[in-house]
Amino acid sequence: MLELVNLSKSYGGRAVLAALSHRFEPGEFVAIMGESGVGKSTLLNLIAGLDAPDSGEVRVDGTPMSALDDDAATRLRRTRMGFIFQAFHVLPHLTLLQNVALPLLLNGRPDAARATQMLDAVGLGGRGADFPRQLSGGELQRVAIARALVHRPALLLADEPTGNLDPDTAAGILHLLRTEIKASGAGAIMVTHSHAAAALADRTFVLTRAGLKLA
Ligand SMILES: Nc1ncnc2c1ncn2[C@@H]1O[C@H](COP(=O)(O)OP(=O)(O)OP(=O)(O)O)[C@@H](O)[C@H]1O
Repeated sequence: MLELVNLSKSYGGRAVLAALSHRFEPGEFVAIMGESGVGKSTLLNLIAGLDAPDSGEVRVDGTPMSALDDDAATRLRRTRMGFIFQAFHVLPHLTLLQNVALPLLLNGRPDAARATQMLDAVGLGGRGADFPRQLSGGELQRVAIARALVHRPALLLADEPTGNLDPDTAAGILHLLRTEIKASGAGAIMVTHSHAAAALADRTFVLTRAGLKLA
């Protein structure tokens, strides 16, 4: 479903990604590891359409993202993708339940029971009426995970999804993540420095200057 074709990206004249090509298998849970600064988050941002490549393209279901206008790209992201990014903070003026329910609402499929189920699944059952300011960093991360999965996206993009969590909670959350994507047949791309996290993926790739290589 997801294909990278000759993707290049430079910052300030310095090449971060150079003619990167890769095809992700549908329904595959992939971990991407690699040295700090090699371009893992940059790659995820390009896939998510949060940043544009200098050249090359990201194809989703055969369609180049660059061929979509803003509305169509937003619709594709909203319906087909889920995001767990450090920068995608939960919305402070919404309750936890409202935050988790938001993707369903935006997709015209409000479902409070499903949102409640996801909050329960990340260990925050009973706290749906709380506001984000009442939560720890790790708890907020769990809200972000529930929100990313609630609408059963076809593709989950996750940047260090368990970075703020203690090892036991991280393991529980990663199992949940795996269970959810496998139950819905979704693919997932997870950037991580954690070997324990990568061990839960179907395959692990290492990003180097030469591209994505199987670990
Ligand atoms: N918006 C930006 N402007 C300028 N340089 C950037 C920008 N985003 C990333 N970079 C640079 O691109 C390189 C790759 O950054 P990126 O965050 O993708 O690395 P990473 O592999 O995710 O690193 P880490 O494992 O430390 O999170 C870094 O040298 C970074 O400084």
